Amino acid sequence: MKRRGGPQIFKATRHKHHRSQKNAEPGKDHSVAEPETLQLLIEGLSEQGAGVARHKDRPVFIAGALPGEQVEVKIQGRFRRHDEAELVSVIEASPDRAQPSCEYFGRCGGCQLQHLAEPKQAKIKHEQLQRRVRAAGFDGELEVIESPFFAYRHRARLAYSRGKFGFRAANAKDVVAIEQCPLLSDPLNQTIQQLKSLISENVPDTVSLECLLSESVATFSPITETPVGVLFRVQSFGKKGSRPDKRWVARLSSELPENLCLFDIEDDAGKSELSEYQESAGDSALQYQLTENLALAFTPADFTQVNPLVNHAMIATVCEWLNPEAGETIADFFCGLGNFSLPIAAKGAAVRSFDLGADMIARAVKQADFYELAIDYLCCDLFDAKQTPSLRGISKAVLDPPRAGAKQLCEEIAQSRDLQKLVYVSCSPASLQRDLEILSRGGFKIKAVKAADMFPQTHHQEAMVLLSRD
Ligand SMILES: C[S@@+](CC[C@H](N)C(=O)[O-])C[C@H]1O[C@@H](n2cnc3c(N)ncnc32)[C@H](O)[C@@H]1O
Repeated sequence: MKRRGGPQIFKATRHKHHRSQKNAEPGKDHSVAEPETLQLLIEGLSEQGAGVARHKDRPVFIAGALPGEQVEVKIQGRFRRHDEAELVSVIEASPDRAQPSCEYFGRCGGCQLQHLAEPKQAKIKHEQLQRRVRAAGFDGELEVIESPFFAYRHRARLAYSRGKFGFRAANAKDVVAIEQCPLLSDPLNQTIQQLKSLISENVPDTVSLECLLSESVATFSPITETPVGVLFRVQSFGKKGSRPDKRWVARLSSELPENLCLFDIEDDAGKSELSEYQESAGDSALQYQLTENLALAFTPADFTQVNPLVNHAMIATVCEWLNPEAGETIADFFCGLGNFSLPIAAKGAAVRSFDLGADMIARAVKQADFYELAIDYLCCDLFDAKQTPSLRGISKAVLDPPRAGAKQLCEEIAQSRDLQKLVYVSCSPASLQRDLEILSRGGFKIKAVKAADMFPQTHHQEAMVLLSRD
């Protein structure tokens, strides 16, 4: 993977200003008619990776600005509790400002932190996590699971729109055409090169596609060729009558290079255009090695942990912290394909696992049967109080919810008598703090916290927290 080296420069990458989706009030125009130009001092970095300054006692978020910098900005959006501004220039740069390695940085929606020196990125994220867990009552030191800063991802979600193939821009509407991405493994970058010309030659530029790519993870096994799986979804954005045209679907599927495994071409309701082809691709063409003896069979549509190296350390941590033993029952909430369930069950405990994804649960059941492991998988909505499973007889649990967290489930766990030990795996510091506060009201104490550097160069965070009642 080529990276541009050279000395650091102190020039800001121009980040396009993107209006906050989260705090937007429906029907309200938050834009500023005549944007004011200001000079501001950046005081911190938000959990979304924007510089934070204060103006007239209101926080101002500025993408591309770094703590300690004096910057010129234009206020572009006014929200109830904050303003958002576009970075015009950096007047005095931070010594931590770095040359972004990727030419698409600032336009592509994937990375937010390439302009910040790598050790400092990790340090700031750890401090943000430390503040969250301290607010929830933990005053110990964080441990860290480290990751390489590049080439760490085994899967990617690309898009094709108006003839461009690449990643969604930060505004999520446009597509930024790319040649390669420094966060992806080499086989995924080679696949992008192969698909780029194939798609542009065969798919009309009036069609919008989502393209999911996944590479097998063969860390502990001697697989020499790592297959890459591809799944296309036609996106109609609510337009009627935009079913894929059989002619380009046939061309795309027949001309796909042999080293790639085509899982499907679907319409945006998930209906297959290639049912016979999907069968021949098979459910187990992709394998994600979890430990030396266990692997998941998966498809590009499944949730898998994007950074295998960090995931392997997380699995080891879950097993070490929960210390599963024969005779006990351990729950795996938000289990996906059984990333934690399989290694826990392999240690001898009975496992009860829960997830909303019916397809993933079906594949997880097959995999547990293949290894003859005692795992009960159940498909349920853990955000719905009526579907919360009984916690009776469960002494330990791991929960790994999506960004929204697990408020409903944590309220149930806080009231349960049997559950004594928990590992909470989180990808959102804000919902983690809220849920830890609920659990601490239920008598749980935080015993250890690990920051898992799962997503370098981006604002995303992953954390692991061990809680117990003793
Ligand atoms: C962060 S992933 C973790 C998956 C798994 N633990 C792993 O390590 O691969 C979150 C999982 O939560 C599941 N999920 C999302 N919303 C859910 C809900 N309301 N109820 C149950 N599961 C849900 C998703 O299907 C996904 O598998």
